Amino acid sequence: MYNKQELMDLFRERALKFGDFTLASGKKASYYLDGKQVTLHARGLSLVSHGFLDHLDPNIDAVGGMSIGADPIVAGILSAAADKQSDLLGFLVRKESKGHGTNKFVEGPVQPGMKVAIVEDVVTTGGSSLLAIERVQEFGCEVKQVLSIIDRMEGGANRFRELGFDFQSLLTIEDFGITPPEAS
Ligand SMILES: O=P(O)(O)OC[C@H]1O[C@H](OP(=O)(O)OP(=O)(O)O)[C@H](O)[C@@H]1O
Ligand SMILES: O=C(O)c1cc(=O)[nH]c(=O)[nH]1
Repeated sequence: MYNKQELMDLFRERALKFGDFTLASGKKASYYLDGKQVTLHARGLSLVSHGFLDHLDPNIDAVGGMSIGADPIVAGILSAAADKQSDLLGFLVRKESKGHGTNKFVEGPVQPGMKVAIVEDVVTTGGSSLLAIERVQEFGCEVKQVLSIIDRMEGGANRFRELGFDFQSLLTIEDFGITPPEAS
């Protein structure tokens, strides 16, 4: 079951690093959350998966997100959903096309017309999830929700909400006593 304090403790112990970092958006930061230290940890993935399932709209047919951050999360949610007799589906969105085989950006049993939720480990500007959303919409799915483990509170949440997506995060950077910069 989901336990916010336990998830926070795991992030603080394993994933939160201080230093000079360049982020996916090109922004500079004095801290970094290495989400995979938690999503590739048995208890961490279980907490995240149950937390996301608690927030998942019951009308959602499939969950997916941008590789590779979303990959373990999608698998964890499906495994937790199976324990509840759910027939939820998953998908992965490639950052780059493979250039061979089916050449698809969206992998998995999801079908055009399905209602989907995008999952993320960390949202900063939201750019990575927005690219995943664009690719899933081009494929023909209806994106209803965006769920993230942590919101760094640097603009992503506002972008999702302005575009009409229901955005929720399990944690924000304020849970770690860090004050976000002015969201751009
Ligand atoms: O909200 P944004 O400004 O887009 O930043 C957050 C993104 O950055 C990280 O991915 P990264 O690009 O490091 O790739 P990875 O998951 O493949 O490691 C993270 O997993 C998010 O996808
Ligand atoms: O913005 C990012 O690229 C980013 C920030 C962060 O704290 N963790 C992460 O995986 N990506």
